[in-house]
Amino acid sequence: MASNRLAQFRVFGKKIVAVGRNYKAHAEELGNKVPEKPIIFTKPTTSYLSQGHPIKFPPGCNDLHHEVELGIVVGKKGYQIPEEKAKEYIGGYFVALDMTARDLQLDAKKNGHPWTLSKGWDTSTPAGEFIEKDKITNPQNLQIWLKVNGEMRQNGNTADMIFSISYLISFISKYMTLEEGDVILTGTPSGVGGLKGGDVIEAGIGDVAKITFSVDKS
Ligand SMILES: CC(=O)CC(=O)C(=O)O
Ligand SMILES: [Mg+2]
Repeated sequence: MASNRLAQFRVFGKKIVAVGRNYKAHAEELGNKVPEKPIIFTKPTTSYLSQGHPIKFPPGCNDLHHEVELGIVVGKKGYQIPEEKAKEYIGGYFVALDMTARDLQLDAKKNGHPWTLSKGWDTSTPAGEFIEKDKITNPQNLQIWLKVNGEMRQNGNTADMIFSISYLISFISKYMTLEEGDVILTGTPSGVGGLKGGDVIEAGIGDVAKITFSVDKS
C-alpha cells in the first residue's frame, strides 16, 4: 500500500469489519460468555475520525465507552483465504478506537437487535495513521494501551487474543471478500469504561504508534 494517509482507508476502505469479545478478560468484565467462534459486525466508513477532531456522543447516549483495538489494513483482495496464507493479506496496521454507546448497545442486546447504531455513528471509529507492515515484526505480541486524562485504563497484549489475526482473516474471508483498504478491528482488551465531555484519550501500540482524541458532549 503506497500512501500512509488515513484518507487512503476512505478511498479504498469499502468496509470496516470488527470483532467482538476477542479477549477473555473483556468478555468477562461485561458479563458476556467467552465466544467459541468470532463475533463479527461491521461499521460504516463514515464513522472514521482523524486526529484533531472530537469524538461526539451519539443522540440518546449517556454511557459512551472507549475500546482501544489493533486495526489491520487489508493489503490485497482475497476470498476464502487459508489461515496459513493470511499474513500475505496484511497491508499494514493502525491504532483504532471502537467507540461504543454502551447504553444503546445494552438496549439492543436486550431486544435482540443489531449493534449498528451503538457502534456506527459518525466519529465512532477514531483512527491513527497507517503503520507500514514491516514496522511491526510480531503483531501477536504488542502492548495495546489507553489512558483517559493521563490515567491508564486499558493495558493489554495482543498475545491474549482468543482468535489470532490469521484466524480472523481466514474466518471473515470465508463469508465476504476482503479488498485492499478494508480494515479489521481485532477486539478490545479489558478496562473499557465511561467517558465524559472534555476527556482526553491517548492510546497506542507499544511505542510504535500513539493517538490522541478529545471527547465532546455538546
Ligand atoms: C461488547 C463489545 O462491544 C464487543 C467489542 O466491540 C469488543 O471489542 O470486544
Ligand atoms: Mg470493539
